[in-house]
Amino acid sequence: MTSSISLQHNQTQPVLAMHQVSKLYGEGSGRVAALDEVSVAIPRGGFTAIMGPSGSGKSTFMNVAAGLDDATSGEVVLAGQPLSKLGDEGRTVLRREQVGFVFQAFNLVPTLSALENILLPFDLAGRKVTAEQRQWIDQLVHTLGLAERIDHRPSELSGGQQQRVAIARALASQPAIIFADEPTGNLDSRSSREVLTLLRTASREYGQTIAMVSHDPVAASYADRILVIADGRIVGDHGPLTPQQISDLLIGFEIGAPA
Ligand SMILES: Nc1ncnc2c1ncn2[C@@H]1O[C@H](COP(=O)(O)OP(=O)(O)OP(=O)(O)O)[C@@H](O)[C@H]1O
Repeated sequence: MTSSISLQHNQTQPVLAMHQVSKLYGEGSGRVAALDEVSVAIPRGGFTAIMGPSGSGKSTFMNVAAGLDDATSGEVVLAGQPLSKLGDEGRTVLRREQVGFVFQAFNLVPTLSALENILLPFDLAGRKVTAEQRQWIDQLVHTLGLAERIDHRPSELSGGQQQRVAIARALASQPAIIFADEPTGNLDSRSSREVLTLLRTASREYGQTIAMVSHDPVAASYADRILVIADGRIVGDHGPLTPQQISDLLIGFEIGAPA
């Protein structure tokens, strides 16, 4: 894939910076630190996999990083904005404008066509699609192999096609970061490979920043950075690894097996 359209974001500061972020649930002896003083920076354009055993804090990490949930202490700076300084509405606007999401369950609107689903974020934000954006979306649709399915509803598409629509929707507005939560969890191995290749291409060729939560060493091997979370802490920060290397790395944390 090649793109004549470059992503327009501040090139120097990290897309996501977390400074000693903790998230506590419960009270007294039932208190759980789902995140425990996490500090990490995610630079522009990287494809980061976040791995860890069940209950280690991966979902909490994503929810707090995306401003869906409040940190108990510490600061999250997303696309240059400290989240603690924003109210609910400010965060909603920030997410709408700067964040894309891809979920395991695709989360497409069943009554809308593939194209309408891709354009939905623009409709929800009350934004008109510019000629340049339309060109970018057409390119995405073509590259993702969706051109002939663009008027189909999700129920008329395979799982892999639905996830490609969800990825096109996330990429369409060229957000500062895409959070992908087990994006291949519902896909067979061939569709998984296609989806992971698309995410890697989006990062390498479009400079799209992606943070992906996954249990799967094969999925994580497509990333160029692997963060390992255990008990709410980042216990590993690695460059690209093979699936075997990732499995070996995770044995001590009892992951790498199906969730
Ligand atoms: N709303 C909540 N109230 C209380 N405890 C919570 C809440 N959400 C998460 N936790 C606890 O925080 C810890 C981290 O949970 P989290 O869902 O982030 O883990 P995870 O790594 O995403 O797990 P999984 O892989 O099973 O989805 C767990 O001990 C969990 O029980």
